[in-house]
Amino acid sequence: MSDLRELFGDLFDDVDGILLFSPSSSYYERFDDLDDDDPDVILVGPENVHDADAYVELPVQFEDASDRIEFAIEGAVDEGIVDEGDDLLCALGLFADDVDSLTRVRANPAEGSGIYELFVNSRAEPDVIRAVFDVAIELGQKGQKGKPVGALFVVGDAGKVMNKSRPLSYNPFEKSHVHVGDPIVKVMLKEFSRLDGAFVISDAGKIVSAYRYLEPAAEGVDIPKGLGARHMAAGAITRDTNATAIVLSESDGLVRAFKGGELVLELDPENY
Ligand SMILES: Nc1ncnc2c1ncn2[C@@H]1O[C@H](COP(=O)(O)OP(=O)(O)OP(=O)(O)O)[C@@H](O)[C@H]1O
Ligand SMILES: [Mn+2]
Repeated sequence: MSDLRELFGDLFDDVDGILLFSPSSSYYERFDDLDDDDPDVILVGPENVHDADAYVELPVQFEDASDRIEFAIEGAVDEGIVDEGDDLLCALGLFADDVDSLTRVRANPAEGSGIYELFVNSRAEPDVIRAVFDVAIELGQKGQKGKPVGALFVVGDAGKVMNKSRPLSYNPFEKSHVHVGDPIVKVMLKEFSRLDGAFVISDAGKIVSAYRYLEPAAEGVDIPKGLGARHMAAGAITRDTNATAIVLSESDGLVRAFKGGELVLELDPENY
């Protein structure tokens, strides 16, 4: 019988780093004895439970393994833990809770989506960002009764966002306690997105208002040319406050996210 190490050994050749995704303690301890000239071990997970020196936070349990890996690599490059072009061995649990799979990936941040930046450095909770993102993508895929629809969601730092905006119409969420994670919310947000203005959502995911006209100071906001007032307002409000803005464009159908006055993510809902 062939030696499996020989058959699969090239997976390990010249690896620069090992990403361990949420390993159990016993699995993690196996790596204690690596030498200095062995590749670095980088822990990836919701918390640094093993006090690893090299650690990347995974704020959402991405179902899709490739999403999980891309997120971690983007984070590792962002944090300066791995370099562009490094060959990485990723060990993760695909079917079991503990590690059951290995995959070799080259760190290629040029293809990075900006998703790490969006989740980890946002004020709002990652699950809240994720829920809003899902609504924007679904709205982009289906539109409103088949017609393309635009929408603007401002997430986090809601008090300040409310101070820098004014109502265009009655607020259907006044005195309500609707959370972005609630099952009914997708239907409600889609319905209300037919009308003008922005949705304002708190750090914890409470929908504070619909129909807000944003009035941030726009100077110093550098958004790509060709985008109109909705995107300008989205960019500007994230420079004036600590909010994250997620925008679905009615004209080109793309979903974009802004933070700190800058475009951090752009994706096509059809590819999602
Ligand atoms: N300051 C603002 N606050 C809230 N909503 C706004 C603001 N400015 C524009 N909008 C909303 O954006 C809609 C589209 O405006 P506009 O076409 O200028 O934006 P855009 O960036 O080109 O977006 P789209 O790509 O969806 O067309 C407006 O009808 C309005 O509902
Ligand atoms: Mn437009």
